[in-house]
Amino acid sequence: MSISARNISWRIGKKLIVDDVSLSVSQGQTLGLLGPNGSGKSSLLRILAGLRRPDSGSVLLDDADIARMGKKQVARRVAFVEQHGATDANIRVEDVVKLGRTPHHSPFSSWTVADDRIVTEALDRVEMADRRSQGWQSLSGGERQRVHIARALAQSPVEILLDEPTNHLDIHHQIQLMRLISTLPVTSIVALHDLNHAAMFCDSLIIMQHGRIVASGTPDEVLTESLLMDVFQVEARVGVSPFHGKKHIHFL
Ligand SMILES: Nc1ncnc2c1ncn2[C@@H]1O[C@H](COP(=O)(O)OP(=O)(O)OP(=O)(O)O)[C@@H](O)[C@H]1O
Repeated sequence: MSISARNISWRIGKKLIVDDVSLSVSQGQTLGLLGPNGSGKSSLLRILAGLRRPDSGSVLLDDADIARMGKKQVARRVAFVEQHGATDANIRVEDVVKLGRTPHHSPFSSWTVADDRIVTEALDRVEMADRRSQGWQSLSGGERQRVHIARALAQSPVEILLDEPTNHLDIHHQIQLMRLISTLPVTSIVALHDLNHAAMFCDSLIIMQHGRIVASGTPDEVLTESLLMDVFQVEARVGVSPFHGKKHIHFL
């Protein structure tokens, strides 16, 4: 397995935020993390990224426990695009993306042609190459989000974790990004609210509720009318799209 979690629990005070979560994702697969607001998706992603220590359980990258790895060692293979990622002011787009190369450099190594190529490729992938010299402050919300994703791609990660990455994006860039995530040869875990995007672009899904996993499997197995009512309290009809052959949810 590329990344796995074994019996992760994390609490704040007496409140259990992540409750005995186990998961595993194979190399190159895309796992969608779904669940109502406050169900623990972001908290779990921060633990999987090594930014937060769980109270119990472990996160493994291949067979190595993330708790025993150095920050830089983790950053060389795990990229994390947070929901409200911050970036310093007065910096150009390409400088933001260049920051993604930091874990691959030592204080004595110099910037290479290969680094340049990786940065340009990352900007290309999110359709921001023509904005590389623009100031960060002048970007729109969706453009900033795409630049943060380019920075994560420039990290050349083995695993990429994304917390609601399509927030702020127009529909063209939502679809383009989800397609990119699902086709990259990188293991992806993505927290999402759009159930139809989850059905179209994820290989497998985990549904969280009150910090626990209440369903997991392929989108076909998981996205049922009864689950949508039980977990999200919405009435829906679930069919198969005649256009792309994946499940499609109609909300009533
Ligand atoms: N540092 C914290 N202090 C107190 N409560 C916290 C903290 N971090 C998370 N929580 C609580 O833990 C629960 C899970 O939050 P989390 O952000 O993980 O949910 P989520 O599933 O990502 O939600 P959303 O879909 O709204 O982004 C929420 O009730 C939240 O208020």
